[in-house]
Amino acid sequence: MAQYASIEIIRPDDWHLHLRDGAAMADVVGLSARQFARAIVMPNLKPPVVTTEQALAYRERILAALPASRDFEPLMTLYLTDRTTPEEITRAKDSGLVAACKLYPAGATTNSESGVTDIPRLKPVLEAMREAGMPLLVHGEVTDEAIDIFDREPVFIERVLRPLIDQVPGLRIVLEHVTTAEAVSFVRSGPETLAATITPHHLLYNRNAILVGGIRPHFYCLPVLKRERHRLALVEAATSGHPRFFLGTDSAPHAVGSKEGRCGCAGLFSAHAALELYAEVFDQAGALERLEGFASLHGPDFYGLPRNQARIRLIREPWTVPESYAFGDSQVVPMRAAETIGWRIERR
Ligand SMILES: NC(=O)N[C@@H](CC(=O)O)C(=O)O
Ligand SMILES: [Zn+2]
Ligand SMILES: [Zn+2]
Repeated sequence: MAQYASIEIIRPDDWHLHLRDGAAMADVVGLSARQFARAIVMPNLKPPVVTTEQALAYRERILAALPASRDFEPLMTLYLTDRTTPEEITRAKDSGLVAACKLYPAGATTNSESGVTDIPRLKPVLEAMREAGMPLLVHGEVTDEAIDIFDREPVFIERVLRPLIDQVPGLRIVLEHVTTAEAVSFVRSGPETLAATITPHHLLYNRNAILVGGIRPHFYCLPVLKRERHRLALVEAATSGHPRFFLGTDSAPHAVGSKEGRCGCAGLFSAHAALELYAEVFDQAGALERLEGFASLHGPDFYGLPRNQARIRLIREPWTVPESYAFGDSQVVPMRAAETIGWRIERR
C-alpha cells in the first residue's frame, strides 16, 4: 500500500459545527476557517437561534469575528421548537443564507431544553422544508429515561426516524454524528434523501477512552462513544466512498470548568485539528484516496451546493497539540491535548 508523504484535496467543509457566541466564538472560529471553506453552524445558543432574523444576526457576528485573511462561509441553521411555523421556513429559505433546520428532541443534549417535544405535530413545518428543499438535521437520540444511554440512537431510529421518513417522504434528512452500526446500516439501506455525518472522535475512539484508567470528561459527548464494533462500522462507512456519509466534526467547545465539574457538559473540541484527525483515520484504514470524497464532495452534493474550488495539502508530519486554547474568559481543552497528531495542514 502506498505510504503518502502528503496528500492534496479540494478544500473541505464541516457539515456540523458549534461555534458558540461572543468572545468564546471569536477565539475558536479562526481554527475552523483555517481548514474549512464552509460550515453548518449549529443553532443551540442560549437562547437558541429560532428565527431567520436571529440566524442572520448570528451570521454577522461570526463574519465580524473572522480574521481578515480568512474566507469562510457560515451556513446558518434554525433551531426547531414546538412553536416553529411553516412561514418561518419560507422566510429562512428566502434569505438565501439559512441552509438547514435542526431538530433536537427536547432534553437530548447540550442546550436542547427548547427542543421539540411533539415531533408528529411538526409535520406542516417539515412539509414546508421539503417544499423549500431545506434539509432537516437531526440529533438522533430518544430522551426516554427507561432507555439505556448506549441504546438511545438505535431506539430513536426505530421509534422516530423511520416513521418520520414515511410521513414526509422526499424530505432531505441528515442523521447527525452517527455512532452505531445500526445507524450506519439504516442510512445505507435508506432512501437517497437520507445521509449522515461522522465525527473524528467517533472514528478514533471507543467508550474505553472515557472510562479506562480514570474518568476522562473531555471524551464525554453525546451521543456517547460506543463499543469498538460500532467504531469499526463507522470507519468502514466513512472510508467506503459511499456518497451519503460525510464530514461533520461536531466540534463542541466548552470552558474547561464546565467539563471538569461534578456534572460535566457533553461535547468534544476538535476544530484545532479536525481534518488532520480524519486524515489519521483514513490513513490507518489504507483509504487516503477516499478522504476527498468524504471531506469535500459528498457534503455539498447532498446539500445541493457547489463544490469548493480551492485545494488544501496535508503533510505527514507529527506535531504536538497544545494543552489548551483560549476560550473567552476561560480555556478549552482540545482533543489530543498534549499528545501528537500525525498530519498537519500545509501553511500557504
Ligand atoms: N455533541 C455534544 O456532546 N454536544 C453538543 C450538542 C450536540 O451536538 O448534541 C454541544 O453543543 O455541546
Ligand atoms: Zn447533537
Ligand atoms: Zn453537535
